[in-house]
Amino acid sequence: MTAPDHRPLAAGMVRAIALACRSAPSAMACYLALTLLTAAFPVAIAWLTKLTLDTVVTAASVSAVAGLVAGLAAAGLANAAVPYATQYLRGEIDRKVGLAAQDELFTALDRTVGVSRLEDPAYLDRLRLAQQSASSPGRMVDCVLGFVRGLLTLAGFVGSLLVINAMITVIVLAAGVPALTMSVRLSRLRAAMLLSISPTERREFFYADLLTSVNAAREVRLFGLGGFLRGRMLADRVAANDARRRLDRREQSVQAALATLSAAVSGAGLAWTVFAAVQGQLTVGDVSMFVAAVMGVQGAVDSVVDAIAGGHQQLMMFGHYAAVVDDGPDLPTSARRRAGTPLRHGIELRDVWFRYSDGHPWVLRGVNLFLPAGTTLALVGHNGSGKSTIVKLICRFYDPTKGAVLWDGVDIRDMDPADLRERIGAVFQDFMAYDFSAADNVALGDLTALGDRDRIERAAATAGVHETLRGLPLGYDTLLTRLFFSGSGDDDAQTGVVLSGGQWQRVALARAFLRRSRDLMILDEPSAGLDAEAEHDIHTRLRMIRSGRTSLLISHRLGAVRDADLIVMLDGGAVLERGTHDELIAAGGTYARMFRLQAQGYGETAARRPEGFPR
Ligand SMILES: Nc1ncnc2c1ncn2[C@@H]1O[C@H](COP(=O)(O)OP(=O)(O)OP(=O)(O)O)[C@@H](O)[C@H]1O
Repeated sequence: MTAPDHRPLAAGMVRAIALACRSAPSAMACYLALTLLTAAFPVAIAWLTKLTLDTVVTAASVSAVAGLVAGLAAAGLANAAVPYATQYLRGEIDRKVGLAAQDELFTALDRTVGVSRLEDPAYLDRLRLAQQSASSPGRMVDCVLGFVRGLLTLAGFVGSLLVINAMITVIVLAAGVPALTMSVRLSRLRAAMLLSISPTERREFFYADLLTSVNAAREVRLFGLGGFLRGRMLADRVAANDARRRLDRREQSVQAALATLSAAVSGAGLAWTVFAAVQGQLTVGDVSMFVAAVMGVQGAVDSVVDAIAGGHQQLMMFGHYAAVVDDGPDLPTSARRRAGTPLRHGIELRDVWFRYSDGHPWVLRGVNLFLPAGTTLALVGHNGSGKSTIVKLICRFYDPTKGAVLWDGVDIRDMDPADLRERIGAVFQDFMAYDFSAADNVALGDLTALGDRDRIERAAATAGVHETLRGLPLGYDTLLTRLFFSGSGDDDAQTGVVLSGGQWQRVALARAFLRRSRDLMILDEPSAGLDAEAEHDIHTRLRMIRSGRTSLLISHRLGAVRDADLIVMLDGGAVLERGTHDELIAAGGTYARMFRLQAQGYGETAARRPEGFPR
């Protein structure tokens, strides 16, 4: 059997303490000084008590007794006051370390190039634990200093006990060893248990989220899903509780056994000391010293055990934090990174094969496409045929499994991702509705526009939403959310407003229009939520914006893509047809059939029962 490798734990501890020292140096120095002071208090008080009793019994001078009593009072006062200062310092360290750790964690997360990590359940578990353990360094400081304090107090009392009787010293110390080993083992089990119930807790949060989300509320109410979701949420809570309960039971029985052992040891030791005092081998002061030392040693052993066990648990948690912070790049970075250049030639997908992970089916199968600069390419095809996936590859949210995406002939893996994205404007199919003001919702498309009301309003006007936003209770400063409800009443403009789906869609378009001068404009279903008139209006605007620019347009409304320079029909992740609208219609293939179907309207086909529709 090989000995466990404690090096990662030791390195983790050094790193956590270093983080604490870096972020709160003066609080750490004061905390350390007070810790050393408090370690001496119990021993000093025990000795002063012993000496006072012995002086009283031997009827020595009143001034000697008064001096000792004054010393006892001073030590007692200091002992009472120090914990409050320590508590304040502890809070200060926690606040500063928490801030630094959160900054480090989210900076690391921001370095992630792609999005696939956020789709990996194991990574999400780790991330949640990492967020929870951002306060670990502060707790680790507590554990290390608790350990040091315990050891110092222990050394003081062991020295004192040795003066009285060596055998008793050994017995009292031996009682601490099982406590130490059991506590370390239990802390390992607790860390493993927390990791194992993580998916269950994540599901529980998911159900709780559904039950409280306004987006889900409509379906939850209409379909009567409340009881069903609550049942699943509670079942997950029960499963997590069971795991916690099993460990609590184990911990409590071990702790009870250890407490019994300690009580037996101190009882036997006390009986022996009193007997020795009666026989005149020890003084009354020795007995009081013994009682204080037994309690002090047990207290110190407890504090060392707690520090080791707690430190161990914090280290395991800190391990998740360190793993996220130290994660290497999620997508390969090229050593010969090229600076992005304005698009001159075009964007090419060269024999691109893609699947979301090894366990997933192929989503793209050998796609070859070329989007010449200054033209519009439209992607059409059935649901799930891979249109949005192509967009994600061009933005480098994922890398192709095989093949390459080229920007003017340069593999985008050789470009700086931030540089690449700087050159792209986009409206995604599942665009964001930010709980910010109307102005900020638009400005997020290009942070240089924050505070530039002219640019924001021009982008909103281009998207046809300017009048709507200007007419809000506080105009562009109105919050487009009720999340930050101030509690001052429903009529209060501060409570924010809720836009309709189509209005949100136009705000998302305005956000993209802020980037209209970028090299590539991606429009993935830009009019999905709009009524027929608004859709026509938006596509007219888009046509004007796209004119002479490079754009990639995805739409199920084939009428909206007919003027694209090239239309590509995808089917099952492969290119089925390509050409201009007229060429595809003339070819009489799938595009032509779908176009005719849409042009005829659904009225004429209503009599025909769709495939798979129950009779
Ligand atoms: N993050 C993901 N992880 C795993 N599979 C995914 C992911 N995103 C999409 N897919 C799968 O990839 C396939 C292609 O999806 P994609 O969104 O590219 O299709 P689409 O043509 O844009 O569809 P739609 O017209 O419905 O928007 C689908 O089968 C989908 O289930």
